[in-house]
Amino acid sequence: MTPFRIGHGFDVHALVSGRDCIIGGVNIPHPLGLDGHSDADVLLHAICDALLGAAALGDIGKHFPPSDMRYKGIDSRELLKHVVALLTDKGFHIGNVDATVICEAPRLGPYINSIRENIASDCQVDTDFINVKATTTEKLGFTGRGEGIAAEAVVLIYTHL
Ligand SMILES: Nc1ccn([C@@H]2O[C@H](COP(=O)(O)O)[C@@H](O)[C@H]2O)c(=O)n1
Ligand SMILES: C[C@@]1(CO)OP(=O)(O)OP(=O)(O)OC[C@H]1O
Repeated sequence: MTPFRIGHGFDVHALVSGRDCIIGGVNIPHPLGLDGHSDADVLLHAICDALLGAAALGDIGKHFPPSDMRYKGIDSRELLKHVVALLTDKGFHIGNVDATVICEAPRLGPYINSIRENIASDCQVDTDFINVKATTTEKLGFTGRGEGIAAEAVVLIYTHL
């Protein structure tokens, strides 16, 4: 049996007024913020889903139901740390994470390294194993119109033979 498993995650949150724009645990200055039951950290949610998928542990809504008031406004770094603990309990280690945030604005370049450091810390791996990219959709679609932000993540996890 192979010791390697991969997982994929995808998430979208709407951009609205009166909310913070928290991406990868960094509160990014922007006139609009991300709407959701939690802090709506679209990138960390995609990474949680990728990790849960790789470990065949379902998805984020199964573990942290949006109907549960314990998760109202929760810092998604707490969700990510919980997911990492679930994987650790099953004997999995995180190999690497590669993620893409899809939005016209805000520009993420200045924040990418802080985001990587947050994810690396929560995943208990070196920052070298965490990559975060940003792309626009050339003003096309809901991301292009600034109505929301999407994120995708791919992870590799492994067990020791
Ligand atoms: N929100 C974003 C989007 C993009 N970037 C950076 O710009 C580069 C070019 O983006 P394209 O969509 O035109 O391919 C991209 O590779 C990122 O480095 C960004 O910082 N923030
Ligand atoms: C993260 C959770 C926590 O209740 O709430 P939301 O902030 O609504 O985020 P979503 O990506 O829709 O995932 C569902 C939930 O698990």
